[in-house]
Amino acid sequence: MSVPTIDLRKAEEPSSRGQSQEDIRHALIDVGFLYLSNHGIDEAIIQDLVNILPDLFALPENVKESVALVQSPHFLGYSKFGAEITARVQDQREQFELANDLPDKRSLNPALPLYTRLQGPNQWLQTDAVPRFREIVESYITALQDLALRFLRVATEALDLPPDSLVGFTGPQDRLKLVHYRPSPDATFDAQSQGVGPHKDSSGWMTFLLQASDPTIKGLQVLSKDGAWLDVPPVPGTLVVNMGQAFEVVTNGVCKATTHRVLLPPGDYDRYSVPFFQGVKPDLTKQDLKTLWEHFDNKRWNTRESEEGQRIDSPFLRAKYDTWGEAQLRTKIRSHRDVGKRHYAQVFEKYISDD
Ligand SMILES: O=C(O)CCC(=O)C(=O)O
Ligand SMILES: [Fe+2]
Repeated sequence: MSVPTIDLRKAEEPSSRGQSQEDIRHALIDVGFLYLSNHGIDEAIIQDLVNILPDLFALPENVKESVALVQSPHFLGYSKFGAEITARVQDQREQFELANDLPDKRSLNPALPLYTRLQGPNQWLQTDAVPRFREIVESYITALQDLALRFLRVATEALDLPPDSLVGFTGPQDRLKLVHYRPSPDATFDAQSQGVGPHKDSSGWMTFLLQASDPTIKGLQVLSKDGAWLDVPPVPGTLVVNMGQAFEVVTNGVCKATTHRVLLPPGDYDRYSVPFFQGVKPDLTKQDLKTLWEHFDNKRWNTRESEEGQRIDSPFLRAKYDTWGEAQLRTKIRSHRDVGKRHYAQVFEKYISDD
């Protein structure tokens, strides 16, 4: 099985929409990943972002650490090389997490649910070493917000729903990561190093990934429904789209969140990538989704998933939490325990020990 390519322009055009919808449905239900071509994002917006990544990550460690993630109750900031662990193995990457800037409403109004505190402003680097950094990131986020909504409409329609059925559940904060990978020096072809371990994206509806390195630099892989790992190499002019856990929830398990990983072949090279996670309304409850679940139950579409994929934690589905926001806060605290301890001491133990 290969990863399909969806031409967004064709998918939006009345004359070609029917065939595109079939292809999108196949991509979402049977594969989990697709390449999106003809997405219409201004080439300069993408190129500006791609061009600054090597300079950004080459900044001295103390400059990057000046915006460390641990300082932010909103989980926005820099995580140094090797700070993350996925599936019990250390990831060989460093990253900046950013979002569309929002005020920290929870600090002004403590009556709001605690998970509201996930939303807030970015930490911006106080250096001119990467010219126009903020402007470039903000332009890219704005372009991706627009694209994500366009694609969500097309995908919703491909699943036989009115195109705007899910739009009201999006926002208000979409997240962007700037990621830098380097294989560990002792990697071999038999033991490649883990860029990021097998996971399902927890932060949003759909993820739009820009593989921001030369097409010869591979690494991204998707877990097929039969349990085989397939390469998803960079294809110039496309973004890779996959589904996050909210999409699995809203479709009642018909469109499984995509299990994926990055494995780094040995060598002396850098890999850069930029995933954008389309935000989910934090007060979304399972109750809000009941009518949609009936729609999907009646469809009898394929809901197969490999065993390895089924083993990945999906707390919102497992009925534990009423709101998406609370499930999201738990996930964030569990993956960044230093942030959890510093900013969420009142719930830290509860979320860490509730498997
Ligand atoms: O770097 C990539 O290609 C994928 C990154 C990813 O899956 C993630 O950060 O969630
Ligand atoms: Fe991911």
